[in-house]
Amino acid sequence: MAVNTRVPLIAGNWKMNLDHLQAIAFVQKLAWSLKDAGHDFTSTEVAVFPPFTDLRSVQTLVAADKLPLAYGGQDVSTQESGAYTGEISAAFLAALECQYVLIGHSERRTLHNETDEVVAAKVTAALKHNLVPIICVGETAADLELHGPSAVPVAQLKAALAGVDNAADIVVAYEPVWAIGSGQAATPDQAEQVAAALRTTLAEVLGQDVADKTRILYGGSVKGVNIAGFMKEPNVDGALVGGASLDITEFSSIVRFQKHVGL
Ligand SMILES: O=C(CO)COP(=O)(O)O
Repeated sequence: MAVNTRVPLIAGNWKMNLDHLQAIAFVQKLAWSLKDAGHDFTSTEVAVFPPFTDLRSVQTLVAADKLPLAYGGQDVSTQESGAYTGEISAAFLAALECQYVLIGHSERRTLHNETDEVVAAKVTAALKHNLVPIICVGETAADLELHGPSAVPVAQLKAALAGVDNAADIVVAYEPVWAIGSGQAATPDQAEQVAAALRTTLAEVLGQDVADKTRILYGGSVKGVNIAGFMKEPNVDGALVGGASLDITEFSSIVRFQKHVGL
C-alpha cells in the first residue's frame, strides 16, 4: 500500500451565515488565533466557504495580509455565462482566486433538486477553471436502513465522476445526511468504512494513483471533542465542518486536531 502523503484539510462551510463585514472580522480573527496557537498550515490546510457575497472581501483580506487560508464557493453553475439568473460561474470563482468549490452538498441536492447529472456537470465546470471540486456525498437515514452505509455515497461519487479524467485534482466529502446539524456524528468506524469504499471507487474509476492522493473528508456534527477519532482513521483526511466552523475557538480546536491525537 502506498504511503499516505495526503495533507489533511479542515474546511468550514459557513452555509448562509456571516455577511461580508462579519466575514472580514471572522477570517482575520481566525488567522490570528491559529497563528497565536502556532498552527503549521503546511501540515494541516485550512479552508473557508463563505456565501458568494463575501468572497471578494475575503479575497482582498487574504491577499493583503498574506493569510495562509484557502477559500471557495459553496456552489457553482453548470453554465459558463448567459441568461441564468442567480447563478455564479466557475470562471467568476476562479477570478476571485478561489481554490475550491463545494459541489453536491446534501442541502443543494434536497432543497434545490440537484440530481447526480447536475452534480457531474458542476464538477466538470469547476475543473475546467482549475477549481478543486469538493464533491459531497452521503446517505439519508432511510438510505442507511434500506441500502446500508456505502451504497448511496458510492453511487453518488461514481455519477459525479462521469466527466472527470485521472489528471484531476479533487476532494471528496462524505457527509451522512442524518449526521448534518443533528449533533449525532457518525462514529469514526462508520466514517472509515464509507471512506474506504469511496477510495476503492476512486481507484476503480480514476486509477490507484488518484485514489492514493485524493483527500476524503468526513462531515456531520464535527466538533473539537470528536475530531481526533476521525483523524485517526487511515482513510479520513480531514473534515467538512458546518455549525462548529462559525465559532473561532471551536473551529481552531478542530484545525489543531494533532494536539488531541498527540501527533
Ligand atoms: O453540512 C455540513 C458541512 O457541509 C455539516 O454541518 P454540521 O457540522 O453543522 O453538522
